[in-house]
Amino acid sequence: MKLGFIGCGNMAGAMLGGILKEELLKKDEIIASTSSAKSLQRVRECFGICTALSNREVAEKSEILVLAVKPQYYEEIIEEIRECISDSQIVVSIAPGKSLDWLEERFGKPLKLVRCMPNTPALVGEGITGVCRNRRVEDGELEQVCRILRSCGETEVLSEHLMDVVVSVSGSSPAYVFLFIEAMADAAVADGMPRAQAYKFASQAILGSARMVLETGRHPGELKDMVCSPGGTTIEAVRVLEEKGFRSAVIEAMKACVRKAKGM
Ligand SMILES: NC(=O)C1=CN([C@@H]2O[C@H](COP(=O)(O)OP(=O)(O)OC[C@H]3O[C@@H](n4cnc5c(N)ncnc54)[C@H](OP(=O)(O)O)[C@@H]3O)[C@@H](O)[C@H]2O)C=CC1
Ligand SMILES: O=C(O)[C@@H]1CCC=N1
Repeated sequence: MKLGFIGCGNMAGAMLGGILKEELLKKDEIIASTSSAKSLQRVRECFGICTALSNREVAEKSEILVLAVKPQYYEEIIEEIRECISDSQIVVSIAPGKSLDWLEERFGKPLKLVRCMPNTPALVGEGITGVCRNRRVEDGELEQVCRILRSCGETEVLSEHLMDVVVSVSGSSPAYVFLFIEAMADAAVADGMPRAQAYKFASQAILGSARMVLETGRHPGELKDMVCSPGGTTIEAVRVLEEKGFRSAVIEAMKACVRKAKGM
């Protein structure tokens, strides 16, 4: 097996969506385990990949092994699989707050470790993943992992001290954006627009605005100013957003997110 997942829920499923769509790996080169036969059946039906109820089997068979369980299960999963892992494999953590030192200590032996923070837009190939590695991972091996991650979207290799920030600005941030889409759609519905149409308008506005930032390279403030006609409608909305503390709410929320990640 080229790639294994221990745990196959929301995040592993999103990554699999990207990987299989890009046809980077064949279905029979990927294996996953979960906590029950029922959820494994769902994984087989959804993705057609190989499955095993035994985490040890997945750990033994995978060249690259992704630990895709909730952070609170990391300790017990590592304890369960540590004997079956060798230094010829690459173990990939996607959990917030679990440092490379913490992981090395739990495995208790020399191991190639990659720590990354993906996000669920991976499902549609529009994710972004922050990646760092321990000193045992060679450049070519990191590239192997990044090739897989790139099938889910963008990948940025960065220093480990920024990983908690990555949690806040990309791992968790789709949730804030979905909240924003819901809020905008609720307002449009309140003013008479059918709900499905409201989601379409709100989502496309966010997609288009994000592409403008990425593709023009212009400052977001400048792009905002281009929308705000003097004495117009947009500046009225911006005035109310500032009055209600929109910018500060986002900053405080993301600071809380980073604090939580640091404490995990
Ligand atoms: N969701 C997100 O947006 C993001 C999540 N992450 C990180 O990804 C990791 C997974 O999160 P997420 O996918 O959301 O979580 P989910 O709860 O959706 O999935 C967790 C998976 O782990 C399985 N599992 C639980 N216990 C065991 C066990 N003992 N052995 C094998 N499998 C087990 C579950 O099995 P079952 O299906 O049977 O319950 C499930 O398939 C977390 O560390 C999270 O912090 C990182 C970035 C973004
Ligand atoms: O909420 C969480 O803890 C995980 C990490 C980033 C996104 N979801």
